[in-house]
Amino acid sequence: MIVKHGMNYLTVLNSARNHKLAPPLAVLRRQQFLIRVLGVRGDNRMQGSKFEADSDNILRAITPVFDPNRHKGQAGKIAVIGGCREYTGAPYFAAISALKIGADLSHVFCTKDAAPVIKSYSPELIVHPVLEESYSVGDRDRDKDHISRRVVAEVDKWMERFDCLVVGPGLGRDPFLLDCVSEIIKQARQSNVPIIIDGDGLFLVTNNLGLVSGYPLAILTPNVNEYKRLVQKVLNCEVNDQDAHGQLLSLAKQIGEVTILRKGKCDLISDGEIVKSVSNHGSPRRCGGQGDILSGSVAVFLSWARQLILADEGNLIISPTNPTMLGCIAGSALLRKAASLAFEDRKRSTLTTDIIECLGRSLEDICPAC
Ligand SMILES: NC(=O)C1=CN([C@@H]2O[C@H](COP(=O)(O)OP(=O)(O)OC[C@H]3O[C@@H](n4cnc5c(N)ncnc54)[C@H](OP(=O)(O)O)[C@@H]3O)[C@@H](O)[C@H]2O)[C@@H](O)CC1
Ligand SMILES: Nc1ncnc2c1ncn2[C@@H]1O[C@H](COP(=O)(O)OP(=O)(O)OP(=O)(O)O)[C@@H](O)[C@H]1O
Ligand SMILES: [Mg+2]
Repeated sequence: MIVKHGMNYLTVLNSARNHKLAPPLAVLRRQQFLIRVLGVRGDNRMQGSKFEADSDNILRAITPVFDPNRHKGQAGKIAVIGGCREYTGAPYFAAISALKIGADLSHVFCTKDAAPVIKSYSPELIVHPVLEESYSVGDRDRDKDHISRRVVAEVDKWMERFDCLVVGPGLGRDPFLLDCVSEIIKQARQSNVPIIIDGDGLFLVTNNLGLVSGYPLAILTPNVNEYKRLVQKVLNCEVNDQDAHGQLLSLAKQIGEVTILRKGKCDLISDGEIVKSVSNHGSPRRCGGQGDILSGSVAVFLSWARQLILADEGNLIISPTNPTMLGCIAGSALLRKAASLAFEDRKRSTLTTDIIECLGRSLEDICPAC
């Protein structure tokens, strides 16, 4: 029996039954595999479309060359705001990915409980145990005010040094903690520091859009669920995949000046002016943490793109020209390439840490260090 593209597993099985040719299990498995492979490639309608970003050239254009005159910090200082009792992996994935791509320094601001755990994953990260959750604060409003001011001040004293903040991976949803993070976002805006909002940061921002509205250095990176919540809140309707581009454009416009990276089978990116897609082959594994790699990666590429645009004073021949768009395109393309390499190697056992190990090789393939 010939397996054709468009046939699903049941069609194959039924067809085999009808022909009284029940194939051995191994053959069926092989056919199921072929259908899946064909399905993934066949569905990739964005690839080669006019919306598809020229991601390899963008990666080449914004990745800085090594220069012996540069000092520590010039290739990027990133801070992740996240990590609580439940989640220690997510902030680690984001922060270590930033370093593996080429940032010089990566900080994590997390709760006291999460800090020793995150530190133990890696000596490379600078971990600040400054965030507080309700259970550790008590009920007295005076204490809360005092602690909140202290938390915000602890982060703020570093703020000017950061090239980008990633707010949300593994942050949790504790109300007191989220109030403090709202203040941290306001301080970052005042200092003109770019902010990537991911994970629980999106829960916070969806309920208080004023935090990012009108800030062109804000990037939101929603997954399927987070996007649905944003669309419902902002556009007052359901997600419309028939007009995915139009809806994303409206969403970014309606929130006001932000850039949105909608994650999925194909990543869609819009700053409210244009829409671009990144659909290079990724991995079929959907293990948790890939979005965290993405947020850390986007932080680095956004910092590099911004540096380049500021240094080049408008002479740069690259499209699009918005650094937040460039950061999203580069981050998405690199993560997908690394995921694909990791999957080639590890197949079903591919984990987020395997993908992180492929980030360097993936960038090297496109843009060699020397
Ligand atoms: N190792 C760690 O420390 C990691 C920590 N992480 C941190 O966890 C926090 C919460 O983030 P999140 O992504 O679990 O929250 P959200 O999107 O609300 O999902 C909640 C539930 O919605 C569902 N669901 C999810 N995706 C779906 C889909 N595509 N299509 C349909 N349904 C979907 C699914 O529900 P289920 O299918 O189990 O019923 C899921 O359980 C955040 O801080 C993040 O950074 C992660 O980064 C991973 C690694
Ligand atoms: N169906 C898919 N096929 C191929 N790649 C995908 C698919 N869904 C997501 N991705 C890729 O995985 C990356 C992470 O997206 P995902 O939806 O898993 O984020 P997330 O849920 O926030 O992850 P995390 O577990 O870190 O919170 C995206 O950038 C996207 O490129
Ligand atoms: Mg996520």
